[in-house]
Amino acid sequence: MSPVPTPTTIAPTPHQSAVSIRSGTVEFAGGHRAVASVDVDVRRAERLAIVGQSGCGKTTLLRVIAGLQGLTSGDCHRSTDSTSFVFQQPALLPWRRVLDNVTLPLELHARRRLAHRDSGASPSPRQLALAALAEVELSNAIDRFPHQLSGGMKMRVSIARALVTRPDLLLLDEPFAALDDLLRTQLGSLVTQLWRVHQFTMVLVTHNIAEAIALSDRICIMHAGRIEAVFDNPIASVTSDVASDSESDVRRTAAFGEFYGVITDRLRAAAGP
Ligand SMILES: Nc1ncnc2c1ncn2[C@@H]1O[C@H](COP(=O)(O)OP(=O)(O)OP(=O)(O)O)[C@@H](O)[C@H]1O
Repeated sequence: MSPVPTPTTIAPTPHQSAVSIRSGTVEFAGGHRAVASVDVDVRRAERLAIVGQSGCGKTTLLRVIAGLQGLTSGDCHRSTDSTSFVFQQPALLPWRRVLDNVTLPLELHARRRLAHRDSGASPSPRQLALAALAEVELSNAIDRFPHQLSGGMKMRVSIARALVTRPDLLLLDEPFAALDDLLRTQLGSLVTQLWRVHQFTMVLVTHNIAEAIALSDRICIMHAGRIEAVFDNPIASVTSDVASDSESDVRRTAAFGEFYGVITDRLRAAAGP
């Protein structure tokens, strides 16, 4: 007799979405609805930015997308379980050198990797980590400990650690909020460069509208747990194709300013008088 099929956590998704949420609601103790009947699709290989006032539910929605937060009601389908997170705090292990911080997820996923890869020819965790660190331009710092790094370097390690497993889905929660403007722009350009190469699906939560415009294909505006509006980013093709040194020029263009106005007006309207 053949075995009875068991349900998996990964269901087929409509429209080839990486993540699809229908009527998604998250209610915390006391009845507070952090996410209220949300419908959203995150398309494969797109960059979706989520903006909105503090407390409107952005992080909770991101955690739902990641599979870290269950829904009280509604459905969430994810086409992959290969997900990495980048937080505002790089959260590096202080007793591990840079290289060993980046090999860590591979060590944790070793069993799964062994099950999926061909024997013999696959690169070692050290080789994968070295490649990831080269991509974030930290090849010369692999033997340092976290306390020997600047804030920007720590964030680069955090990005390398997130991407070393080659995730399908990269989730970023205010990743650069603690950094100065110049560093923030440089790291944003680095993420764009990595996205161009690896074509992961990306969801970015940020309070910074300019950053949302510079790093997204679509912008989702949240208010009080709801999605108020989703805008296609009219200058995504420009921002996704510029080197970091010319990004400040793009930010000064009329098209950038115009879209910035559209998003801020909509945020103001959502917040009310
Ligand atoms: N585990 C929890 N238990 C109870 N309430 C929570 C929990 N997590 C979040 N909340 C509440 O849900 C609401 C949405 O929180 P969330 O962190 O998603 O908002 P946010 O938009 O990301 O805010 P911020 O921009 O300040 O980070 C807030 O009112 C918050 O206090």
